[in-house]
Parts: sequence; structure tokens; C-alpha cells
Amino acid sequence: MEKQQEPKAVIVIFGATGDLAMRKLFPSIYNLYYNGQIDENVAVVGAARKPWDNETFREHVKKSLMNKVDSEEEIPDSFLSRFFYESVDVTEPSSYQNLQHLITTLEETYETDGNRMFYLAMAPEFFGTIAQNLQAYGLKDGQGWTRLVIEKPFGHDLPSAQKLNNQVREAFDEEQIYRIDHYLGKEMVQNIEVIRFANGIFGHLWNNQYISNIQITSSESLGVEERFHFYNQSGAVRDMVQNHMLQMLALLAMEPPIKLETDEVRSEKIKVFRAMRPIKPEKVDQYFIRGQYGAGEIDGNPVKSYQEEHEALESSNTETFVAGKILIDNYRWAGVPFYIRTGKRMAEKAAKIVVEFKNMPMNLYYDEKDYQQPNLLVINVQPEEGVTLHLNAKSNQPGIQAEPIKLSYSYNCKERISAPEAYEKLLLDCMLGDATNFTHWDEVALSWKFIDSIIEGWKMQKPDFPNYKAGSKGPEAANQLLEKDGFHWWPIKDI
Ligand SMILES: NC(=O)C1=CN([C@@H]2O[C@H](COP(=O)(O)OP(=O)(O)OC[C@H]3O[C@@H](n4cnc5c(N)ncnc54)[C@H](OP(=O)(O)O)[C@@H]3O)[C@@H](O)[C@H]2O)C=CC1
Ligand SMILES: O=C1O[C@H](COP(=O)(O)O)[C@@H](O)[C@H](O)[C@H]1O
Repeated sequence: MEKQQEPKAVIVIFGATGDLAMRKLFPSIYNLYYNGQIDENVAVVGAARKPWDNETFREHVKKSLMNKVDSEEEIPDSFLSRFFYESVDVTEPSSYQNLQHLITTLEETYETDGNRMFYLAMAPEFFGTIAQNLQAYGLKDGQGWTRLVIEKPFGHDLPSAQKLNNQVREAFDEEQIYRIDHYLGKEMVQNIEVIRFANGIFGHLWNNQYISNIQITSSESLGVEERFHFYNQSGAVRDMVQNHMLQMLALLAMEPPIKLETDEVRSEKIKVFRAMRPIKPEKVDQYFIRGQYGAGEIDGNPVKSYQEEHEALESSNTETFVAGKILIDNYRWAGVPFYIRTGKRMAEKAAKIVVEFKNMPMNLYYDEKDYQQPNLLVINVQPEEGVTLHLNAKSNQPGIQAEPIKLSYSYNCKERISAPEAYEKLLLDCMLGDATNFTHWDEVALSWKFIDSIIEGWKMQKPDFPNYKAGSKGPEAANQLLEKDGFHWWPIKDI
């Protein structure tokens, strides 16, 4: 994979007036600029239908940074002046001709070596059209590299993802396509590989001889907000499990790649997706459970049920919570359940991975009949970023010989500089030609295949929704899923 160390490019953001650009993309570009990771050889073109000019767009970009930067911090003109706006309708050929003209001019001014990044921050129904028009009107054929960043969701199921992929692949090569999964840009998700492959104590124990189960949780306290329309057609399994949760699972389960290179890492992840035991639709209830929140309370404030949030959601059968057990049928993981859990309107906003090690065969310090304290490796993905190792050590309490202790390391406290945001890292990776933390088509296809049969199983029966209270830990069935295997969910707070 060709890599380039000096980020030089014209970045075209389709959907530049939208929510993602405002909340994530502009602040990330600013941080890259502020930290000196991009400089004079980068220009940004915002493209959307609003009839804005450069000045209006620059004001909008400035506004997007206000929540992110110190109130004293002036956004320098040298930063804002590299933002340009082109009013386009992505379905109109003339839009691409105008864009081509602007990009070519900026390439000369900013000496970008003809490199072009097209970021599709638009509704998914436009992904294929834009890719094909970029090719048809010659925007893809610059003098340097051209890369296409595609937001999620990449399809709604395997057939639609396949159709979209065919459209995109008619115009772009796989090497040019950067399918974004922002969890792969998170500091602690990237840390999974380092923890596993740079530490003998974990590397040697990372298998079914020593690990009893692995739990991956991403819980949110927010509801569906303005995205209810999209979310109601998608649900938690498509919105979170098909992508973020399975990507974390793949990083936890994959074999060590022979090198830390894009193709090697991806190929190990793909093997994990191939080894996931398919869930037959008629057996879905044994492996996956779903939930939808009813009214409840979060931080002392009353919260409406999902169905009450908008009239379009009335009597909706869309799940806002999923918990599942995934088995990986290979030599390393046979018999070790990977439990995943994600939901909206839960008590906490947190993402966490807990690796539970098997108990000692004969523990001298804990009576077999009593509750044993297994060793846990906890990877705190967010909001705190860090790792905690749960061990047992001598107790100084009278009558108690051993007690659980924790060794903790928090990244948030490490240095004054905060960890870069996921989007920031991924944008830079794309400019540097590093696709390791983007998903290959085979990963997307295999994960949809796995998810589709779960959804097929769910379609066979009407769910009994709502089945968990907003502000709770999810439906009781999620606890039973683990209890029948002799396990329980580890808490997501204070662990
Ligand atoms: N927002 C988020 O937190 C997340 C979003 N995503 C994904 O990112 C993508 C964008 O999401 P989001 O920003 O929320 O969406 P928004 O609805 O906020 O923005 C959509 C953008 O598309 C533009 N647009 C719509 N139709 C056209 C058209 N025909 N021609 C040109 N521009 C058009 C709109 O601008 P205008 O009206 O001016 O044309 C707007 O800039 C989606 O794929 C979403 O799934 C993924 C993860 C999180
Ligand atoms: O992709 C998505 O992720 C967010 C959760 O991301 P996080 O970084 O805040 O954990 C989720 O809210 C959204 O529904 C989903 O589309």
C-alpha cells in the first residue's frame, strides 16, 4: 500500500452543511491544522445544495469550532481561508463540472500535487450516484491520488450493500475506497492490538485455555434525537452491531497479523468474520435478544419512551437495544462466548471491553462454593480511556486472606493533550494512504451476512416492546443470556 508522509490534498466534503460535517469533520480538520499535521498544502471544498458563498461557509465552519476550542482561541484566518464552498446538487451533471473547475484552481494555488479526497457525508442513497458521477465527469482522474471516503451505513442488508459496492466499484478501485467506521479511529480500540500483541502476559493467555468469555458493551444515554427516521428503519443491530461491535470483536479475536500492514490486518479480521458461527433464523432467540425502551428516568429527568419520541415511531417494532452471544469456530476460540451489548437510553454513556479469565482450578484463597473473583482485563474505550487489570492480593482485613485489587492506567490523565478524536485520526490516515483502520468490502459483506440471518429470525415473531425502562441496563433477557452460560455482565461503571 503506497503511503505518503506529507498530507497534500483538496478535500471535498459532500454534505458540508450537514450535521456530521458540523460536529465531527470541521473540528477534526481544525485539530489536525492546530497540531501541525496538515499545513499549507491542504484546501477544503464544502459541497451541498444551500446557496452559500465562501464567506457564509467559513462562518459556518467557525461556528462549528466554537464548542471545541478554548473561548479565548481565535480561529486563524490562515485556517478559515482554505475553506471554499460550491453549491451543488449531486444528481446534476453541471455540479460536477463546476466542482472540477474549482478543484483544479485550488490544486494550483495550494500545490496539492493533484491529490483529491472525496468525503461522502451524505445520505447513503447518494453514495453510488456520487461515485459514478465523479468518474463520469473526470473528477476522479486528478494528477495525484484520489480517495473516496464513504460514511456508514454501507447498505441496509447484504443485497443492498452488494449493490452499493458494485456501483462504487464500477467507478473506484478497492484501494481507493475508505469505508469509515469511526470506532476504528478510537484510541482504545486501536489499543486492542497493542495490548494483545505487545504484552507476553496477554499474548500467551489470549485463547480458550485461559479466557472464559469476552464482553463488549457500548451503551448510550441519548435517544435517537433528530435521526429517528433513519434509526427507525435501521435499529440497533444495523446501526451499531453490524459495524462497530463486530469490528471490536474482530480486533479482539483475530490472529496476530504477520506485519502491521493494511492487507495483513484486514485479512486476519476477515478470517474472524468467516469463523463466526452463523445463527440460524429459527434459533435466534438462543443467541440474540432485542429491546426497546419505554419511559423512564435518566439523571433524575423523566424520559419518554421510544414510541412517544415522535409520531412516526408510534407502535414501532424497531429495537433500540441488542445483546448477543457470538461463537467463533476456530482453534483459538472454540467454546469461548463473545457477548456484545448495545443500546440507547441506557443509564450510562460508556463503551467497555471486559476479558474474563478462567478461575484457578483450585483456589486456596476462595472457597469453591463462594463467589470467586476472576481476573479481568478491562479496556475502557470511553468516556474514560484506559486499561484496568483485576487481580487478587493479600487482604489486611482480619479473617480475610485475599481480596480483589485493581491496577489501572488512565490515558485521559497521561498528558495534558487529549487523545485525538476518532475522525481526526481517520482523516489523517486517509490523507496518508493508510487504510488499515477502514473496512474492506469482505468485512462488510461477511458482517451483513451474519446480521441478516438474525434479522430474518426476528421478523418471524412480533417483539413484546417496550421491554426496558429508559435509564436502566436494558431488558432482563440480556442478563438471562449470560446466566444460562454461568456468567453475568460486568458493570460498565466503576470497574
Ligand atoms: N450525524 C452523525 O452523527 C452521523 C452521521 N453518519 C452518516 O453521515 C452521513 C451524513 O449524515 P448527517 O450529516 O447526519 O446528515 P444531514 O442530513 O445532517 O446532512 C446531509 C447533507 O447532505 C446535503 N444534501 C442533501 N441532498 C443533497 C443533494 N441532492 N445534493 C447535494 N447535497 C445534498 C445536505 O445539505 P443541503 O440541504 O444544503 O443540500 C446536508 O449537507 C450519513 O450517511 C449518516 O448516516 C454516520 C455516523 C454519525
Ligand atoms: O455510528 C453510530 O455511533 C454512535 C455512537 O458513537 P459513539 O462514538 O458516541 O459511541 C451512535 O449514537 C449512532 O446511533 C450510530 O449511528
